[in-house]
Amino acid sequence: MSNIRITKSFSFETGHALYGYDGKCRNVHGHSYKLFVTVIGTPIADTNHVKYGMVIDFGDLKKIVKEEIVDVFDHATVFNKNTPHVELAKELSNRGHNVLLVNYQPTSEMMVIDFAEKIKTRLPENIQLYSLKLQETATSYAEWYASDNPSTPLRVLKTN
Ligand SMILES: Nc1nc2c(c(=O)[nH]1)N=C([C@H](O)[C@H](O)COP(=O)(O)OP(=O)(O)OP(=O)(O)O)CN2
Ligand SMILES: [Zn+2]
Repeated sequence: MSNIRITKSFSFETGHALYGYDGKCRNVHGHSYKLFVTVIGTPIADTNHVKYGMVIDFGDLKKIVKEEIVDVFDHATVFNKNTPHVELAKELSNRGHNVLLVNYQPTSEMMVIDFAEKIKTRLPENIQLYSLKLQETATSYAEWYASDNPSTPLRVLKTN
């Protein structure tokens, strides 16, 4: 059976600020993020299986990404908790705002790394996360590829 990649896209609105950055994005601002999630596997061959012909039900993929990413990040403002922004975050949170503290600078690159780790832990064993594309603006995006990031380093086996 062939390996097939399938992709589902998501969108969410998130605020952030890049602490210490030397441009306008050091200010608190927001983006309409688009996330493209691509997984790879072989379509289920069992004709009696309810998911016959599917790598993974798009609905099941949606549930995972919604729970891990969209529902968490949508209409939240993300701050790096390792910077003085943590004070602003605490103040906003105390005033009832939806604030998310992360342990990284919330650039598209770092967010897509975080998302990959979160999604990977939820996928069934026979399905691999192939790639993620996180689009921050109409002209800017970051991509994560499993092939660029082998998680288990190959062991060199000694033959003698
Ligand atoms: N490598 C990265 N560079 C920048 C990031 C990032 O996540 N990774 N983020 C920002 C800002 O948060 C914001 O996204 C601005 O991005 P930019 O593409 O520069 O936005 P513009 O509106 O200026 O884009 P134009 O389409 O060129 O007008 C900054 N850099
Ligand atoms: Zn930004």
